[in-house]
Amino acid sequence: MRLHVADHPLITHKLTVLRDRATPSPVFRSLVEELVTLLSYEATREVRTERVDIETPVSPTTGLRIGDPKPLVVPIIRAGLGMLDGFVKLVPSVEVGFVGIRRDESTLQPETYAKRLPEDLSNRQCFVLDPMLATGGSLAATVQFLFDAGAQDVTAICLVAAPEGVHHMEEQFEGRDVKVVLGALDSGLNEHGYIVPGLGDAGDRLYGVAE
Ligand SMILES: O=P(O)(O)OC[C@H]1O[C@H](OP(=O)(O)OP(=O)(O)O)[C@H](O)[C@@H]1O
Ligand SMILES: O=c1cc[nH]c(=O)[nH]1
Ligand SMILES: [Mg+2]
Repeated sequence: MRLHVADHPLITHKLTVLRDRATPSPVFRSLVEELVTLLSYEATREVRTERVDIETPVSPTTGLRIGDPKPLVVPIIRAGLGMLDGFVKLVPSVEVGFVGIRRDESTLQPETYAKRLPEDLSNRQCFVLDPMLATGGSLAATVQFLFDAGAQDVTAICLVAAPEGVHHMEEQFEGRDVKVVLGALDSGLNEHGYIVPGLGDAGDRLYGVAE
């Protein structure tokens, strides 16, 4: 597994505003969209391309375009959905799949309550969207679904992660073509499995659930 932690003042600035408990949901939502666009630039660095002949107004030429089969992007519902628009704006030709996972608040185990993915993902590059990588249970379950369906490689885009979640991904996907792109790597988890300092419950903050 390869890890890329962003190191750009724009990303740090936007994350700082995102984390602030005083930031209301409408601003939180637009910052998530801006951050995923910035992170997707890094995350799509190895997206497959193919040659294509075109004519410019000046002359014929050969260029490159995103290759077929098109990549699949999978937001992990609820909070991952807040990242979908930002990604699709950047890569409009992607196919979208969906996975719904909720962490059991007492065991912290992921429970899958929705799954709409293509049956066969062989030769497909996949991108998974989830703002938070805490214990890693939700992301690892989703990435496993994709490899079980034959995915060629998987890149996860997360805004904030804890070392525990990164280690979980490293262990479960040792030797697999998995890349995790992070906005920030925080210091750890509290007793409730929340990332410290983190930003709180991403789904609640995106969708207006009061603290
Ligand atoms: O790494 P983990 O320990 O699995 O925690 C991370 C998950 O927790 C939150 O989801 P939650 O279960 O709160 O559901 P939600 O996205 O609907 O808010 C968050 O959106 C991540 O999906
Ligand atoms: O800090 C955290 C951890 C898990 N899920 C969240 O939404 N936030
Ligand atoms: Mg979630």
